[in-house]
Amino acid sequence: MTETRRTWSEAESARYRAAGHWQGVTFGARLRASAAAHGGRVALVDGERRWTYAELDTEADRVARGLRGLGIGRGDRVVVQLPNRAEFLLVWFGLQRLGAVPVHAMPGHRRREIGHLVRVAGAVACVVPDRHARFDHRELMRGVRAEQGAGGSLRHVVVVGDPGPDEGFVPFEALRAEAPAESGPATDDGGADAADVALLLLSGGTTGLPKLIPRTHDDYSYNARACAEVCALDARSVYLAVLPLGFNFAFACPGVLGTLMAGGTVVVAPDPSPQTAYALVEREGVTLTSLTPPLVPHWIDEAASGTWDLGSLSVVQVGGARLPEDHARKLGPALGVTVQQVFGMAEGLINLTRLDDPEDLVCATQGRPVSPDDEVLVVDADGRPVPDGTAGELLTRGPYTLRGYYRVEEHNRTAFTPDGHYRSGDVVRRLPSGHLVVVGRIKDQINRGGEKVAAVEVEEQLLTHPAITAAALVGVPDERWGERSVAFVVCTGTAPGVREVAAHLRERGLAGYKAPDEVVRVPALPLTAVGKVDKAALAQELPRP
Ligand SMILES: O=C(O)c1cccc(O)c1O
Repeated sequence: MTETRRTWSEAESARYRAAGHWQGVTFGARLRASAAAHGGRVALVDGERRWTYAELDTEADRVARGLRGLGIGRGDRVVVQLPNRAEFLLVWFGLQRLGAVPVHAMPGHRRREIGHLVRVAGAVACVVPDRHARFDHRELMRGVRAEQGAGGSLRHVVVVGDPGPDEGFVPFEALRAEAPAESGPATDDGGADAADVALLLLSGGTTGLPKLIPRTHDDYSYNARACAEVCALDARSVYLAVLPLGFNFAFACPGVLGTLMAGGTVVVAPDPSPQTAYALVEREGVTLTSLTPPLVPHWIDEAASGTWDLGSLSVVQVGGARLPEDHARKLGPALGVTVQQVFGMAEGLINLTRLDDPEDLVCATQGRPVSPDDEVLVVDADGRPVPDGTAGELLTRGPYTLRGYYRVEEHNRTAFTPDGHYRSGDVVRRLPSGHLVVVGRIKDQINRGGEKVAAVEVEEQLLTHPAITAAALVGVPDERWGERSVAFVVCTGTAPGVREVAAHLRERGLAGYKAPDEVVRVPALPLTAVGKVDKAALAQELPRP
């Protein structure tokens, strides 16, 4: 199959190379170079296990050989759904060494989401844990495999941990062990080109199931490096990965990749509790971490216990959803750190407040673009730029912002302007300093503490419940989550309660975080003048907090 990928023009590419943004180096080659430059430094820590750069490089070779034994090679897509353990990165770099393409699934994804990713990506393999968070991923993969059938692309399921009896699942450990040490991969990266797609990220999505975001070696390493520069990372930096590694924020803003590119150390936290994190901060001398807003009050409370020495921690990033200004003001003093607000998107553009920004900008804005070549337009409903200070939709293009989603040509025609700006759907105000304040969004998506829920996807599934005849999922302001989701339903007979609805959606294979927080029965859904469901009117019907 030939396919044309929407990408940057030759002139733009030349400009980004000339500016030094794109360096023409693949991730597989970068790891090799890091092993040569600082092989003895610690790259990765997971509990009692640690890997130097040289060991991580060798491990990537081993994993690559095992994966190659399964027939995986350059350009092949592999869905990776792993929790915050070192194996995520061992698999990730093993794939990079082959020029294969990891697809970042989220830990909460279930049969519908994983099945969709496998189909759209044409994935040849999935890598999952045996069990995680009281959920059996082998069971999930049995379902996915059965659904894909013999005609599908899926050929292998690799399980980290116990693969279970007799399913043809490949144990990750055997994959590593069986790889003969002498038959090393001939290349650092399977012959991949830096302009190739290095990984596929997921969009928050508004139009149903997640879309895949192609990120190239050139653009994604610039994403990580530009963020690392703003955060002043160097070889002494120690990054604690608290949020899921599959999330762009924790992976490359600057996160894991930015830290490794600076020669620092990545520590993975198995859970996001402040107790777990603070113990790791003390033990490993963590300097930087990133959080979503719902975690912030817990982290503040635990710091107040006075039992932890957080002296090494210098910067805490908060992003993924709107951070209440009051929490922003308390966080820095409570932990003795510099706070950085992060507003970004897996599609590209990352905004960060700067470490030396005055407190008011740090607490009341969501930062400004990391690259001088990020182009930001704030436009009205007709696509005309609005003056600074006026709210409008954020459009953007630049050296690390996608020019088209993966294999959805129809959608790409409207998701971008003719001159290649991505229509983010976020509504922002720009200040004269260039800092952005996020005021909302025009897209029909609920941001529940950083987990993005596409309303239409949930609505479609609600309608499969026998008692529900019409449904609208609406985001309403919430103290803890920023937004919580409320399902307004029109029913015949008895309306299902919130638990029954959650069970029904789970039954349908939907990730648990997409279940509505509340179910409200209404006689009918109100409509706007043009006949769309009037979600603003529905939100008004709720009692005020
Ligand atoms: O939602 C965000 O703010 C965000 C921040 C950093 C990176 C991302 O991918 C994001 O979606």
